[in-house]
Parts: sequence; structure tokens; C-alpha cells
Amino acid sequence: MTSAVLILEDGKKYYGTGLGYQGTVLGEVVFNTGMTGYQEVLTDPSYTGQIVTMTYPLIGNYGITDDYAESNGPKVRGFVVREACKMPSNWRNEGTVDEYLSRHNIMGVSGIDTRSLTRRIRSLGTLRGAITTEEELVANPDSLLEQVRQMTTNGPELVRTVTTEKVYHLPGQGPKVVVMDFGIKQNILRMLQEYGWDVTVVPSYTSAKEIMALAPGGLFLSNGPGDPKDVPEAVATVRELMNVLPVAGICLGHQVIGLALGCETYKLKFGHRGANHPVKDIGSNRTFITSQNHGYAIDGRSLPSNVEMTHQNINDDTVEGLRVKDRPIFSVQYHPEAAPGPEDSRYLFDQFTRLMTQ
Ligand SMILES: NC(=O)CC[C@H](N)C(=O)O
Repeated sequence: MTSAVLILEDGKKYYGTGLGYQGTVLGEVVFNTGMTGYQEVLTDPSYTGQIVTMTYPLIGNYGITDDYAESNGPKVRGFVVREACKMPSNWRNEGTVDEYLSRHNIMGVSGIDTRSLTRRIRSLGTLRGAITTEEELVANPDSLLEQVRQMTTNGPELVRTVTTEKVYHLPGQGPKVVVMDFGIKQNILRMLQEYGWDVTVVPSYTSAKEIMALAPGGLFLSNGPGDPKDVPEAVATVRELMNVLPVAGICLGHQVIGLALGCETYKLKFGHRGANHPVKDIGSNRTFITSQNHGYAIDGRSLPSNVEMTHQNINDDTVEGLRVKDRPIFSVQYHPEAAPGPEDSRYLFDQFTRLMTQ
């Protein structure tokens, strides 16, 4: 067993055992509170560049299977767990988390006091950090500190690494929609297909003109990694298309819509990542339990007069959904497609569909 260390930018060190690939990685350390869904978390492209720690102590107990992947492989920069299960049990199991991470050259560390780590992130805010299994660095982790403190945790390259390189078409009988891919989760595409949409997925940097040339009936914006302010070209495209097409978005897509409408975004202290975040649908006064993964949010004080908040987080009152009063445009910060998480918010896909067909 290789020893490993996780060092945070404030100098705090956590010692454990190497999991998956061996070496050194740097990233923004965030926590996810889901009790299950570790494979969906690992493969969600919105985690690109981040070292994710799971607060649930036993990870990997039902194994790994291709059916649970939200993209073609793990996208996290690193993975931190209390205990990585060595003997998964599930009729679909194809292997352990350790093997999965090794196969995809992703580093992890187990045996970490994830409760202490999470409390630290909650009190100090999201921290940058590094994981290493290299002997001389494990012996002297402080030598990594300079590099950790210098690193930037966002940038336009994050979306560029996970957006599709090529335009592709998923035929359907329903509304013809262009999806701007910022690092889309497979379950969003599965659901759009379930609803019968005729979907054309385009790269994040596609221009308004190129999108209009596809003659869509609507525009849909996906989730994705990083700071929404790092994709100004997508914001400009959406601003242009907002006047001529119905537009809907999830998570990063919601933030891009917000910026295009003139709202402000900001970085949350430690983000929302988990499968049980309560969100109130203001119109119906109902609260839904939602799946979430975001570190940025739209500032509720910055909404122009034609934009209203449709959903609000019950834990911290942050904006969870928007609607433009005079145009067919709406978006949500959380994940109605779940994967992992509760499916309470599937009704939004009906709403998306109505918006595109009306
Ligand atoms: N899941 C997402 O789309 C995340 C959006 C954005 N990267 C954030 O962290 O806020």
C-alpha cells in the first residue's frame, strides 16, 4: 500500500493511502454529501479540475458499472475518501473504485478523516490542495505549498477540455433543439431523448450564426465546469439568440443565461454538492429535494426588472431558478436530471418541452 498525503493551501496535511493512479495532482478541494452516486460524481464533467471528497464514509460498496457513467470516464482531478470498498457487491458490478481510477489515470487517496476535512472547507471556504504519493513529497509535503498557492482553479480551458469537438445529432420526433455543450452530463441527453427532442449538440464556442443555420426551435444550455465568467463568448452568443429563440439552461447554462440577461454571478464560500438540497419552487410554494453541484451562483440582488426568481435554496436563500417575464426563457441552478439524486424535479423537462413547442 502506498502512502499518500493531501495537503491544503493553509498547510494542513492529511495522511492516507494511495488510490488509483500514483503521482501528484493539484486542484480545488470540494466536498459532496451524497450517500451514493460516487460514479456519477466521478464522471460529471462539471467537476473537471477539482479534487472531490465524499462525506459518506464508505465509497465503492456497489462497485462500478458503465451504466452509471455521466461521461466517457472520471473527470475529477482527484478523489478523497474515508474508506474505499475492496469487495463491492452488486449484480452489475464490474470492478472497484481503485481499479476504475487506475484505469483512467485518476489519483485518489483513502483513509482520510473526511469529516475533519469537510469541516475545514466549511469554515475556511473552498481550498486549493494537492495529493501526492511520490515518496520524497510524502516525506516533505510542504515543498508543494508554493505551487498549490499559485494555482488558478478556473479558466476558459476547463470548458474547452470537456465540450464536444464535433457537432452531433440525436434524432427525435419532438422539438428541434440545439444544445450548447459546456460538458454535458449524459443523463440530460438521455432525458431530452426520452422527451422526444430532436437534439443537435454543438461545442461551447459555436457562434449565434452557426446555431441559427441549424434552424432550431429552441436553445438549451448544459452544465459545465468552472466560472461562468470564463465563457464570455458563450454569454455573447446566448445574449444574441435570446431575442429570437426560447432558451433553457441547467447549472452553468443557468449562470450563462443570467450573465446574458445582465445579472451578476459570484463564487459561493464552499458550494452546493450533494443529492438532498431543499429548493422551493416559489410559484407552487412546494419544496423539492434536489441534486446539486455548483460553486458559483447568480446574485439575487442583481436581477433586472424583467427577470424573476422562480426557485430558491432553503438552506442559504440563494437563487436556484430564473424566468424572464416577457420572453420564453428559464433556467435552474440545480440538476433536475438528477444522476445522482432524487427525480422530484423531472417536471422541469415537461416545462422545457412546453416552452419549446409553444
Ligand atoms: N454543474 C455545473 O454546471 C456547475 C456550474 C459551475 N461550474 C459552478 O460550479 O457553479
